[in-house]
Amino acid sequence: MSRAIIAFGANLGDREQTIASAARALADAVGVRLTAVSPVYESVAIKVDGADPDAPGYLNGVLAVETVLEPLALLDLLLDLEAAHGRVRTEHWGDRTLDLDLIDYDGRVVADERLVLPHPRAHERAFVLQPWLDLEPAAELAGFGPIAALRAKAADEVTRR
Ligand SMILES: Nc1ncnc2c1ncn2[C@@H]1O[C@H](COP(=O)(O)OP(=O)(O)OP(=O)(O)O)[C@@H](O)[C@H]1O
Ligand SMILES: Nc1nc2c(c(=O)[nH]1)N=C(CO)CN2
Repeated sequence: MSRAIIAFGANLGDREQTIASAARALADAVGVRLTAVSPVYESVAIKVDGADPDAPGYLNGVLAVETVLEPLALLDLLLDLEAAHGRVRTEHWGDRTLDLDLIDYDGRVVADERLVLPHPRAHERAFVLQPWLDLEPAAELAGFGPIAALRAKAADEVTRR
């Protein structure tokens, strides 16, 4: 059994309902046990050019799971759940009904063309690090060190709901 951290983000549609539905679907998936759900944070949308206060705001948080799925199978499940919740890919870092990112999988380092672990931008995102810190204060991000130190350096702002 492995343990994984999955980040969720939503800034279109009924964000709470989408997140609740995705968490339920993940909990119901074969080979996955949902072990923890973080507090949810409001955050300003980060676009390619920086924070965009005019874009719809995000709800962000993380889910902890235990799973027998290998990382690529877990990624496929997350992509299926995004699609099932109306995710449409257009603009890079564009607005979305649901984003599910695999942040950490047993501290593994992976550089597959479909999957990079740990998630390549997790180390600088307060909207990922803060909710993860709430669940696992002593966690480390493979290759980057304690998430508490990373959180302290992250520049984006998050507000607990
Ligand atoms: N750790 C990971 N978690 C999720 N997707 C990943 C990961 N590593 C690589 N990918 C790949 O990234 C692709 C594009 O992801 P996506 O469109 O969700 O990016 P994004 O959410 O817009 O940006 P970001 O990756 O910065 O959060 C996915 O199809 C997947 O194959
Ligand atoms: N606040 C916020 N901004 C983002 C987010 C996100 O989850 N929250 N996700 C992005 C691409 O995954 C790009 N920008």
